[in-house]
Amino acid sequence: MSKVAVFGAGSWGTAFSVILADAGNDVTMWARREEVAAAINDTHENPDYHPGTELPHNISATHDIEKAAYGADLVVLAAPSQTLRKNLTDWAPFLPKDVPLVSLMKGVELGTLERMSEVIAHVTGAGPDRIAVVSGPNLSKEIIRREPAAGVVACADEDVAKTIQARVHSPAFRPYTSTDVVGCEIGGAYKNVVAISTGMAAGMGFGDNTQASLITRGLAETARLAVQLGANPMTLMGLAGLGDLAATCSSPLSRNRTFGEKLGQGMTTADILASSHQVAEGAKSSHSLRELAAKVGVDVPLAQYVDDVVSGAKTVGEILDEMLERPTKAETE
Ligand SMILES: NC(=O)c1ccc[n+]([C@@H]2O[C@H](COP(=O)([O-])OP(=O)(O)OC[C@H]3O[C@@H](n4cnc5c(N)ncnc54)[C@H](O)[C@@H]3O)[C@@H](O)[C@H]2O)c1
Ligand SMILES: O=P(O)(O)OC[C@H](O)CO
Repeated sequence: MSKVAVFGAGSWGTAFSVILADAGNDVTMWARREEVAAAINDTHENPDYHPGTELPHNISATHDIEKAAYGADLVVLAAPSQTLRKNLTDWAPFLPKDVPLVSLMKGVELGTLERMSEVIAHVTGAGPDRIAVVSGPNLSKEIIRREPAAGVVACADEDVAKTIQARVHSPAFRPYTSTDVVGCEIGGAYKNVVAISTGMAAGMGFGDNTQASLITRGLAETARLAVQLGANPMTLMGLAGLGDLAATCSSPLSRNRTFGEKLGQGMTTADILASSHQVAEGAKSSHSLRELAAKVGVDVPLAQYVDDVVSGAKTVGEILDEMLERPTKAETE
């Protein structure tokens, strides 16, 4: 049986390991904390992220990087976007030299403004034919309950995407292939920012019209930036675009939407971060996407407004007034 190494034993690393195990792979997860690895091995449960869910017995875990990577013919990366570079610098010396590296992250790095596949390329030296992205409407709590879902496996090399597709095709998870890595990554990172804005609206007490307007204009903004960066616009109408946007913006399970709700209710970013150890990637990606868009000359008002509230530069009341007072224009502009 083939072995997959999954680096990151958080919400998504664990749920994605279940997909891999159900698809017939032996999975070794690398956990940052030794006690999490021990719990997974001893109790077949990840008590921190998915308490009460029994993991398949072809999943094991270790805190030892070398042991996690040893013998793997597929490597999956599931760390927070803003720590990936540091994590990968530690992991890279132990990774098999010729196997595909699959990114599960949805974010853009602060400072460098690199997408996760770019960070992976720079840290590991892997070429585009070895770097893939899995994205789509995949809330980990639903995935781990084996509720039916679909996703996209994107790689510049279509044959590699097809190979990975076969490895992640489980009874409950239906993967599609794509060669549009840029579109999938921008769609995945941007939907977190839009989910924060939708959550803000809900937190302020606004209903479905407001939220649908934000989702739709958010998708327009996402597509503008993605296309400028070279994406196929149809990718943004697919699972890694509209699909993920719809799931994340409407689900109470989304950490990004929940983060936005708390901002909308008047909490500060510092207070919200102190109350949870899990990532709401959009809080940081609103800034990196805003800067990336400025760099390539694309107008992204929603990302700017979210960033302004997250950073404390403006209140939700102030950005609401500003959004409504913006000059009107054609929908397709
Ligand atoms: N949770 C989901 O439903 C979901 C679905 C699809 C994609 N994603 C994406 O997957 C990526 C990982 O998300 P997640 O939900 O697993 O996050 P998480 O916070 O639940 O887990 C992050 C994991 O990374 C580890 N880690 C390693 N170094 C770290 C560091 N320096 N600081 C903090 N954690 C560190 C943590 O220990 C943990 O195992 C994110 O980019 C997220 O957007 C998440
Ligand atoms: O909980 P969130 O907001 O990080 O969203 C999780 C996934 O990205 C949804 O596909």
